[in-house]
Amino acid sequence: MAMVGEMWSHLGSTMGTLMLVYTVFKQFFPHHLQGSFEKYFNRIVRYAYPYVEITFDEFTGERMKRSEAYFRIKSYLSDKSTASAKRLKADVVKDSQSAVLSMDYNEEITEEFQGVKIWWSAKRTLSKTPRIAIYPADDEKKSYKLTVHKRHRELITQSYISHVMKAGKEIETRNRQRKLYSNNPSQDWDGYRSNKWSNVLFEHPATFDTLAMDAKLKEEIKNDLIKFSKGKDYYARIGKAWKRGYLLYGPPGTGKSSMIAAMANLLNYDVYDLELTAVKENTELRRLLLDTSSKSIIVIEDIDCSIDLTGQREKKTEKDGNEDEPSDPVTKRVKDKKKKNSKVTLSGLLNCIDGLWSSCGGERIIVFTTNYVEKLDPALIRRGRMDKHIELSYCCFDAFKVFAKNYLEVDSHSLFGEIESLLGETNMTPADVAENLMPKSDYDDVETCLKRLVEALKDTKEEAKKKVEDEARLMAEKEEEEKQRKKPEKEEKEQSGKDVKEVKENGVAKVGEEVKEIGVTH
Ligand SMILES: Nc1ncnc2c1ncn2[C@@H]1O[C@H](COP(=O)(O)OP(=O)(O)OP(=O)(O)O)[C@@H](O)[C@H]1O
Ligand SMILES: [Mg+2]
Repeated sequence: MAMVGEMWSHLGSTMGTLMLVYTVFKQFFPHHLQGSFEKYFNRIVRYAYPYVEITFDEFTGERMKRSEAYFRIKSYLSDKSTASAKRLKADVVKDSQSAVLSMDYNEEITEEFQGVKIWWSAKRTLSKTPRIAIYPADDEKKSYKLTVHKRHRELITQSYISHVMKAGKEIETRNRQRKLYSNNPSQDWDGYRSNKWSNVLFEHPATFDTLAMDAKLKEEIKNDLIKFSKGKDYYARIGKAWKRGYLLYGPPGTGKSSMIAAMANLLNYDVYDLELTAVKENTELRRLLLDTSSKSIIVIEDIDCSIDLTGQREKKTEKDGNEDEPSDPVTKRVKDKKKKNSKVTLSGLLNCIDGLWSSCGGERIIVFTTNYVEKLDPALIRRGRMDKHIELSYCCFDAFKVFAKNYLEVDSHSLFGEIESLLGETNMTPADVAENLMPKSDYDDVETCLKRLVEALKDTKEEAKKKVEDEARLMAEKEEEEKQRKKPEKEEKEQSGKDVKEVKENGVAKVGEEVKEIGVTH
């Protein structure tokens, strides 16, 4: 603070003198010359003012994008200001335990870098128009200002700023609170501000260790993700945007959402859960995607029912009678209404995805999930857009072993053999296997849980067998019905065929007879 005082007293005396000169002399100039006087006076001020000021705004590029530099400085200064500033803001609560502090607006702190004094101040310009709102106004601006004596300009621009950026990034990583974002409806957006997304702390406990699936496939996915996260230089070298697309498909309850959480936990990324039905049009989608940060996973769940993405294909199935259309009229109405509200098109989504990768920083993963991969338009899932297609299917023995280890803490048991062969013969989702293995009371031991699973597997097997038999019976009945329906028709046809033949044959005979008769008469 002593240094700040020193600077301000020095500045104060210089500027005070200059302002006095300005006020006194300006009145001696005729009105039409006052403009020129002001211009030259400003030049003198600039010459006399011995400091350089550099401002870092929160938003860049017509306020479309948040400035990374601003947030790095924020982290850097939060570390410094915790020790020296008198007024602090508590921004985020880390692990719900401790507050992350940063310097308050209009507060200044000072530091020394290689023997040079540097002053930092945080500034917020409030909206000029009075308003009552939850979100800050669009014309509110936040910035950090660095002030240093101009003889140190080179040191600052060449070394100090990169030092701040590097240290800020390290602090950011250390204090990073992973978040789960969901998009707000556009009527709640406020200009280009940050309220396009709401967020909560991301605390999903799923990891690749808890994910039950084929061990080889799991290892492959993990390696792929780690390679991607370390691939900055690689992607730059091959001239590709630093992004990767995953398509997760499979029946409900096979672990698609759990895998997304495991991905985020493995890479320490944020998750943006994009609800497409709440996005009205393509431009909105673009703005939403531009407002995501790097080190993030953008998720579009159930892409097949999010929006009319399938275009031609869906129209075709509708004509043919779409089997997946909900039969319940209420559900159908809600689904139709959501689709009608959204004008996001398949090509809009594709352009956004492709544009996103090139127009903003990298390190983004996009994940689509679906229960019906065959319903998706090939353009949406072609390689390059969705780089990896992962099928999550019914529980296999590998997956069961993960559950047994995690839920019951066993690696082997006499029932494992039976379970393995039953799993090979039945389709049970991992969600159902997990549910059966979970102890239901304090008295449930390993044996009880495994036996319950065996029983459930047998039941499922039996149900499946019965279903196949019922279907076969139904089919046979239908065929028989069809046969019966066609039988009279056939008989009728056969009969009428016979009659025609007879008529033809009789007709010829009669004519012959007639001829004969005529012949006889003659
Ligand atoms: N492969 C798995 N590994 C571990 N747990 C699983 C797995 N699959 C399902 N589960 C369990 O079942 C629950 C439902 O799984 P999840 O939500 O991941 O399925 P999903 O494939 O996303 O289903 P949906 O298609 O309905 O969205 C999870 O809470 C998890 O506990
Ligand atoms: Mg899911």
